[in-house]
Amino acid sequence: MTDAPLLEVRNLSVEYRCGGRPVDRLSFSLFPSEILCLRGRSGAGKSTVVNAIMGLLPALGARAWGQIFYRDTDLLSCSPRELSAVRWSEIALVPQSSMNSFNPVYTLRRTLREMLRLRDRRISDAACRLREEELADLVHLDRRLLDQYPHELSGGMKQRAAIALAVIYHPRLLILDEATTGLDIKIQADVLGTILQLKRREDMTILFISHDRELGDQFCDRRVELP
Ligand SMILES: Nc1ncnc2c1ncn2[C@@H]1O[C@H](COP(=O)(O)OP(=O)(O)OP(=O)(O)O)[C@@H](O)[C@H]1O
Repeated sequence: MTDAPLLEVRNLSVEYRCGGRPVDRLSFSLFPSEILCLRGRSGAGKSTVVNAIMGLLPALGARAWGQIFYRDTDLLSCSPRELSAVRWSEIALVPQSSMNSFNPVYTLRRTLREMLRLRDRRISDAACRLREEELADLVHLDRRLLDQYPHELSGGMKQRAAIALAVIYHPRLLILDEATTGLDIKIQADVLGTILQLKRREDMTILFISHDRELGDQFCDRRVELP
């Protein structure tokens, strides 16, 4: 591969306030258009690495050393303003538990619309509607489900909705943290198929976090193992 990495983690170590150091001098690179699996047993530090990339460690009371380059920006040393320019616009996350992505008293459409208005306060209702429906189509979610509440959606539908929310601003890098864990095999395969189509269509790079070796091998181009 001749391209420069899109994401490069160099000697990353993370320590929580209570003293645990789940990540110790981790290095890996992720190249444009690649699907890289970050694999490890439960508690190996996978979500900690995700939180470091997303700039969420300070809020969790954790400290990090090393560097995480997204293109030329070191995410560990950039300002909150620089970080917010990258987070969600360039790097987006489908979190481990998709339930956390949604306000339980909002319909899916309202959640998407608030995100659209956060980016552009003057966006028209018609333009919002168009983008909401486009997002539903992108993740193969029936458009009628846009007007449902999270508790009315099945696990697979919720995962699709969480993916729609993550790609709302056309990120270059999508992080999927155990995004299909807990779904039955058939639904898992459907959701992974949708992710692959979406990746091609939007030309995204994927960091796929999983504890499942077989799934990682099937779905990803390369694998990095956490000790
Ligand atoms: N907010 C926190 N405060 C203190 N320790 C934490 C915190 N979050 C995680 N840890 C600890 O860091 C270690 C790694 O946790 P992490 O969630 O990153 O692992 P993981 O590989 O994602 O696990 P899983 O697959 O079970 O989600 C664990 O020992 C965990 O207890």
